[in-house]
Amino acid sequence: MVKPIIIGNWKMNGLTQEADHIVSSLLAYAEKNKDLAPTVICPPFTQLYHIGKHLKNTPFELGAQDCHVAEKGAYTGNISAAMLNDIGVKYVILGHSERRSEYKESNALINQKATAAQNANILPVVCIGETKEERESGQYKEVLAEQLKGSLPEHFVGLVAYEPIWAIGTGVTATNEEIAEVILFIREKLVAQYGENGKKTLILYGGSVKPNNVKDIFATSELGGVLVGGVSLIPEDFLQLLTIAQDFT
Ligand SMILES: O=C(CO)COP(=O)(O)O
Repeated sequence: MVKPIIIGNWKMNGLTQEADHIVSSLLAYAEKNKDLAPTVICPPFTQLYHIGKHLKNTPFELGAQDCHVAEKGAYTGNISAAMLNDIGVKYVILGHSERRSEYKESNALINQKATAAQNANILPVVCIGETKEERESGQYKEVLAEQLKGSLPEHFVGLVAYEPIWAIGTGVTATNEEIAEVILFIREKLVAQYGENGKKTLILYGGSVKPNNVKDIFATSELGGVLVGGVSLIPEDFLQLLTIAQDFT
């Protein structure tokens, strides 16, 4: 069995001192432990170049938290996928619910960003997820289907992350049954849309993933890994996730 992938989303956290502390903990761990589960660190833009240099020739990959749809040009304050590729970024989180809600990012925009990322040889990690109200009213599958259909390009080469909004940063994790149901639902949709390729796409879960619940989450059928927020900033806890992932061989 393939080891699950662990993607750490630092969100808007990580001044240099904190970033260095986390990275040195990861590197010390990698010195002692071989054959790690695939692990991606997604710091804020300001730390990407710096951390990228430290992660070069280590088992850890570099990820970003957003990119612009254009390759370059008059887009003040933005960062393109080509720029990310230029400094060694391999993954980019797109359509995170925090961006969908704060910047009203639409499925169509996320779709364009995913295409831009793919064109720059970066794997998009496209996030989808329902609100508490949508979950409680039973509409969640329609919402997720619409997000999938709208946010994924016609030729998709990337990962999908299911992050129920009500589970993000709340300490409330979706139950194993809830996760399993949605992961299978996403798999069905991906296979219907992309055929053989849809069978291979990694599907992740995110939302209050912690050392004490990750083992059960990893055991979910068809799950390819986890997208982790808060815990990715706590080296001892984050490294526990890696240790647990290593057992899934
Ligand atoms: O949003 C998340 C990762 O992208 C999840 O955040 P938490 O792990 O802090 O709930």
